[in-house]
Amino acid sequence: MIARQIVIHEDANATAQGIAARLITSIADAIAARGVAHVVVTGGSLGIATLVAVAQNPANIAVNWSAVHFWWGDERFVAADSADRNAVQAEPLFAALDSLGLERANVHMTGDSDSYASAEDAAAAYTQLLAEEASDGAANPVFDVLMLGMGPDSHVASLFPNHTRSDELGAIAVHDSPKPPPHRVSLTMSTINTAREVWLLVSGAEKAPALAAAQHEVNELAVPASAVQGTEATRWLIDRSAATLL
Ligand SMILES: O=C(O)[C@H](O)[C@@H](O)[C@H](O)[C@H](O)COP(=O)(O)O
Repeated sequence: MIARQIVIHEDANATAQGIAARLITSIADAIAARGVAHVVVTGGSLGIATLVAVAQNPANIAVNWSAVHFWWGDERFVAADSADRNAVQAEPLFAALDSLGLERANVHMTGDSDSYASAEDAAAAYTQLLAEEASDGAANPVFDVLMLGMGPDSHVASLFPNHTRSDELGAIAVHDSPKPPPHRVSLTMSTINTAREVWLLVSGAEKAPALAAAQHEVNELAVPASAVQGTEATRWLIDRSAATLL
């Protein structure tokens, strides 16, 4: 039985704080159960606000951060120091967790355009990294929590409606992204759906139609967010303005 949950918070800030509290607890639970936690983080305004809220939450001392692996669900294929990179935007979170024992070797980045000739090369390298950290010959570690933002067009990670997709496990290159920048690296839907828990982070009235469509029926190509499902739970963590059409 897969738990499907919708939690509605008052506004974007309350949503970020609620997700942060939930994430800290989930990471502690994963480490207690398995000695390690694999967490997929996301960019976007709510994704980054959530990471900042984790960094500022006093309860973050309850986590053994040296046992936590961070991954990115998608990344923009741009220069390493570009402000467009999710990893650059998330740096304040990682810096805050350094003093709590975070191992930087466990923060797994997708390649940038300084290091790789193409998004295809960066995606292949990320796919290999996922396999190297997996056990029992799997294609990727079992992610305890995989967080995704959702665009007003219902895209998740860099999987846009009626755009590049793959049934393979791992990461793919995405070009001509409808949202700039155009070149990206993204986990595939098949990989996203290997996670124990997938959390969708959604705020804002402009997301209301896509949010409602995603609850209506599964249509991966037209409404990518509708196809997302964790093996144990799928949680929609949203704010009131995004929930108006539910
Ligand atoms: O790669 C991107 O262009 C963004 O990161 C994007 O995928 C974002 O996650 C969603 O659009 C939700 O973003 P907001 O939380 O800012 O609405």
